Amino acid sequence: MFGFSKSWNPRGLHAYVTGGSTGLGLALAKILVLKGAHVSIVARNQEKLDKAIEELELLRVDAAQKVLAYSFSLTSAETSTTALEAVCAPFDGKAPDAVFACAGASRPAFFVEMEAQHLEQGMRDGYWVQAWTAWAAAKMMAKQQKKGGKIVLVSSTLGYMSFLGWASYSPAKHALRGLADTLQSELMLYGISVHIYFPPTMHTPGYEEENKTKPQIVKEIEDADEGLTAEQAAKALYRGVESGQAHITGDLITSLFRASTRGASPKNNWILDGVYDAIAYVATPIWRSSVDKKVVSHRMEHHDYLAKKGFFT
Ligand SMILES: NC(=O)C1=CN([C@@H]2O[C@H](COP(=O)(O)OP(=O)(O)OC[C@H]3O[C@@H](n4cnc5c(N)ncnc54)[C@H](OP(=O)(O)O)[C@@H]3O)[C@@H](O)[C@H]2O)C=CC1
Ligand SMILES: CCCCCCCCCCCCCCCC(=O)[C@@H](N)CO
Repeated sequence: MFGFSKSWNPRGLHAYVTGGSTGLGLALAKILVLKGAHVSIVARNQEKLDKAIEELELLRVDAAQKVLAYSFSLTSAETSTTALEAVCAPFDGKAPDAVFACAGASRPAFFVEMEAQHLEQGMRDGYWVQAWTAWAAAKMMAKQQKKGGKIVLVSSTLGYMSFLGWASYSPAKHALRGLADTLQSELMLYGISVHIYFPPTMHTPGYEEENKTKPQIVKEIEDADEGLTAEQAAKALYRGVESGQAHITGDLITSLFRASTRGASPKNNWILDGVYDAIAYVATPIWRSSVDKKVVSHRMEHHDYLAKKGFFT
């Protein structure tokens, strides 16, 4: 916790990874299996879970390691609690040592074209899908008086900043930061450490999916962000947890936004975070005005697009 304590080692521990069947969650589950942890993954689609287990089984380092998958949708308090209990059953009902809430989905679009249900789904698939797991896990760990538990949430660069197209998603990812900062403080009462990861673009199945509804202008703005593979992103997440960082970033752009929006969130490095903050002080206004110009010059094209789609009639 103070930076000089021994780094976290998951060997022999039980790690629960939500969204562990594809993308970031699967890449993280692979790292954890390779490190000798017992790993449980939860997602909805059984076929994808089966395929993930096949891949994870190949990486086991110990015959006694448990590598298990369960199908649940984690968008309600009830299902998230039931999922957690199912995951703990092979461990005599004992709470996991670490919970990684990676599950999530996004559906970028223009705000005025979104239906009410899209905005509600945004909070469900961005915020609640992780918040309920954190809630169920915190309760279980506190009740069992478990020491040294970890809860890790997954936000996004869009949990620190935002731009057009992300109205149903960015608020949910900002909300996760509020939850993580609250729990980072409150769960100290129970010796539980809380971490939150802010990945940039990751080239995952989820990214392929969101690009189906993503407006072209949003894609163009995101071109400035090269993105990470799921493996690179998972490694950064793992390293951040290993070294006890409250806010974890694994790329320069997000580190700049982290340092410049930190508020009272714990710093990672007193010197480097100050340097990032100073760079961001100059760089963010430049980026901001270039994006504003791009959006304003898109007005006519956007008007024609809406007209063609019958928006005004
Ligand atoms: N890819 C990107 O560019 C970025 C992604 N993120 C965030 O990172 C996390 C991982 O993203 P990524 O790896 O790209 O996503 P993927 O779509 O590749 O994987 C998402 C995982 O979550 C599961 N999942 C989704 N919804 C639910 C649900 N309701 N209940 C249970 N499981 C669910 C999926 O399985 P199934 O569908 O079968 O349930 C899958 O295992 C997400 O929280 C995402 O918002 C953050 C920044 C950038
Ligand atoms: C400081 C000045 C530098 C400015 C450069 C900024 C470049 C834009 C960064 C866009 C990042 C968007 C990530 C979206 C990730 C995400 O959450 C979605 N893919 C949903 O899954």
